[in-house]
Amino acid sequence: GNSIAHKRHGGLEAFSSPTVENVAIDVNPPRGTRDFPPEEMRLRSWLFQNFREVSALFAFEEVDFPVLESEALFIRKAGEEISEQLYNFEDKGGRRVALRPELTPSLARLVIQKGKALPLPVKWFTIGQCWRYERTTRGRRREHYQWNMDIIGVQGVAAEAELIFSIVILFKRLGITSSDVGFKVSSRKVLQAVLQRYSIPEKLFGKVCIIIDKMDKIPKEEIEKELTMLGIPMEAINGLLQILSLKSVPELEEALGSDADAVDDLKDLFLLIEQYGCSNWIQFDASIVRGLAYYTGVVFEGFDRGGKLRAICGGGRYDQLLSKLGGEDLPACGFGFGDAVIFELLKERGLLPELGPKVDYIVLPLDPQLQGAAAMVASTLREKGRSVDLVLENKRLKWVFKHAERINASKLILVGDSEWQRGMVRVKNLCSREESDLPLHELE
Ligand SMILES: Nc1ccc(Br)nc1
Repeated sequence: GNSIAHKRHGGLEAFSSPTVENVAIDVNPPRGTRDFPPEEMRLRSWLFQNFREVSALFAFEEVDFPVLESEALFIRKAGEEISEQLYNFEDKGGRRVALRPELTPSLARLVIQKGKALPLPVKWFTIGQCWRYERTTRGRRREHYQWNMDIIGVQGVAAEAELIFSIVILFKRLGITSSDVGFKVSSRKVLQAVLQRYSIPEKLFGKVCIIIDKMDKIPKEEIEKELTMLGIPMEAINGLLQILSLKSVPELEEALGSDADAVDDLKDLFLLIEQYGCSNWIQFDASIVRGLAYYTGVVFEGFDRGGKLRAICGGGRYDQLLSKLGGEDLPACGFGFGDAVIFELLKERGLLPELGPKVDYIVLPLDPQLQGAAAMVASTLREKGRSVDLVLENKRLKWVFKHAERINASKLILVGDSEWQRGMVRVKNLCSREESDLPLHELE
């Protein structure tokens, strides 16, 4: 309510009446969003630093785009959840805009904008906040951060192999092994082959994929009903469902014939993955379709072998997206890796790092007259790249030692009058407790 006063400095201010000037704001973030106070922010920065370092290992360049995009970038009539839950609105200029629900269309837009000047292959990565507006009934999050890596301009599955391998490296850096997680890999060319066999019109491809992707979320009868409503005959539906249950590439070859595109891609990909030494991370699973309409080829997702969590990451080939957005017809593939499931997995595996604050020095003027001198000591150290917490108010030593513990400082520098007169300061090592008087230039 309006009249809650926020407790501070020990005393509770008088409860204010809820008149306009002193209404208390709601201190919680908007529904479905999160704050990142220091402890959570350290964990997030640790994860993002790993994303960045893996991207650098694979020679990807960082890019970024506005969180706000034209709504048109995401309007796709394939019945995707991502489009149905678009966080869109009309701005004060009457423009239809949206908070981006994903990063790939923005990346594609920037590639198109750069046009033929852009040397290929483009290998870009980004880490960005993505949004959805979901009815609060489910009380789920409305924002998350995603790491995306994309390769534009490479036709062959060597690109998908690189992407999958980059995620394997990320997992290894976090302490996650192939007994914790795996990748399910398939190709949408499997679905394409089946639809062609039953002469289903190409334009239904995206819609069929989105319905099939809901396979493990809604009953089979509902899947059949939605496919029937698209005009897919029962014979084709049975053909689809049968092929999705295959669990090996040889079985797929049996079903589609050895000259099928899907079979070639998957054979090439599994051979490369074997040569990377990653076969124990990857398995073929024809039921993997992913929930984005624009995928056209290989699709993959990272899953936890305990079977308790939602997909950790996912991606695939989207060769038609750039041309659909008005750009030239360029092959493309990429993945998204969210910041939610990975932390559930790390917590469950006891792999969350203990990240506390860390400061090199606390500098304390022993007398308010020495505040300037203390600031000079702090600057000298900061110019040497040392982190310094300069005490800004007249604090007793008892507080300073408590504070040093809280911020995990290594050393305490006392700026006292008699020492300062001799150009010295007192340095106290807070671990070994040893003390010594040093001239400024000897501080390191
Ligand atoms: N696309 C999307 C955006 C935001 C969240 Br939370 N989940 C999915």
